[in-house]
Amino acid sequence: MISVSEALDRLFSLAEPLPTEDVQLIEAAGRVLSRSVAARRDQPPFAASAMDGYAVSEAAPGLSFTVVGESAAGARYLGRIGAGEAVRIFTGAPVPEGANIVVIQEDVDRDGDRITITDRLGQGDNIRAYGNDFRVGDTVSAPRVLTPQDIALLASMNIARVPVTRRPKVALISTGDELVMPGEEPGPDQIIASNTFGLHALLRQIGAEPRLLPIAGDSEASLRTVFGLVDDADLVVTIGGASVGDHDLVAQVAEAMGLERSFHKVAMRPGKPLMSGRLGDAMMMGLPGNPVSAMVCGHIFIAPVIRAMLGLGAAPAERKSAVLAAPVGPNGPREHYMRARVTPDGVRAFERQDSSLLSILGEAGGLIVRPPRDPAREAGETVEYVPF
Ligand SMILES: Nc1nc2c(c(=O)[nH]1)N[C@H]1C(S)=C(S)[C@@H](COP(=O)(O)OP(=O)(O)OC[C@H]3O[C@@H](n4cnc5c(N)ncnc54)[C@H](O)[C@@H]3O)O[C@H]1N2
Ligand code: MOO
Repeated sequence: MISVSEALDRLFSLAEPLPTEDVQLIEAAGRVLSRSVAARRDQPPFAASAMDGYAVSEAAPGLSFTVVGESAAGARYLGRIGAGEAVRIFTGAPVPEGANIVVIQEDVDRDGDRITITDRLGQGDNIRAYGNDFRVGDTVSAPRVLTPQDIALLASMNIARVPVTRRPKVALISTGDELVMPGEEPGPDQIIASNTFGLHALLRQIGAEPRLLPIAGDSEASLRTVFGLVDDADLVVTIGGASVGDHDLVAQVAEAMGLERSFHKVAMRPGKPLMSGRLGDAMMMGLPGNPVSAMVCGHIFIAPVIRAMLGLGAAPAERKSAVLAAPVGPNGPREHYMRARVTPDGVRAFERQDSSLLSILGEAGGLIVRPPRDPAREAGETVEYVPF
């Protein structure tokens, strides 16, 4: 059995960064920018008023001006203003030549076409300098997951199509004669396939393109048929049949179909029977069937692999530090990912840690990471956890 960090290293060496594709800006949020992009214009493209008011060449309480025209956003005043002249101006409008300051309208008394600055003069010149947001060639750097804020900036830079990393295509295969789909009527010995649905949701959340394949039964023929549907997936994820039971055929069938196995079994809990390797053009990960084991492997292994494929670097799942809100017992030889509540008082491991309990996983805010052979820990001691 290898350690979790050794398993991650081997997974990263199997995960290949994916190519770039161009998408419309409107489709780019949440995608990974694959190349830095440069602004195609200066912003603002003219000195612009930051307020509604009057553009003048000088301002002091008591000074009076004649209003000679108007500058609106989208329709500038074409002339030049001289001493004693003012232009009515609105937020975002070009500041006329000859003007050095915009006096906000609250600081002005107006009478016909005459204005007088009152003694309530606001601070600053209220002018946004030409190009003070960005200039042609200023970049949005890659790689990054594009946020709504990035999208606004790219739009402002006049970038209509955006280079992003192609989404990893992930084929999800549940295995086991006992499984039926949600909504079906299970037989007396059957249960509902939950893991593929949980992993599908996780994969969507982290920017992959998951696809559910039909459930494979516990026979070589059925597994071969479903493996045959994998198509152009970058990653094939099987769930169940990874352990040592008589019906655990996944490794055997995958190897007969050409799997070059990198490892099988990791010193962790839950998730021990994890396997991985290369299957034709795809990477394969065989996850244990226990529902919590599959979801924990999703967070600890699949998510980092997807990030690596997206070009976001090879790094383990993010960890945080917190104090224990309640003591935990000594750990065994495997790295233990304990489902825990995350509270303002610290993290509190659930009493029941059996790897079949999705109800507990649903309540958990993260996984406390216990190193192999970690001794018992008291409340108040600091531990690391992987937040959900
Ligand atoms: N003698 C040993 N037995 C087991 C060992 C071991 O080392 N020696 N390892 C245990 C560990 S650890 C795990 S984890 C499980 C994993 O076994 P498999 O990957 O072979 O999973 P299955 O036997 O197919 O299923 C286990 C459990 O999970 C349910 N399941 C499977 N797929 C799904 C699904 N898509 N959705 C919901 N539930 C699923 C399945 O019905 C079983 O209840 O092996 C231990 N045994
Ligand atoms: O992955 Mo298993 O759940 O270690 O029990």
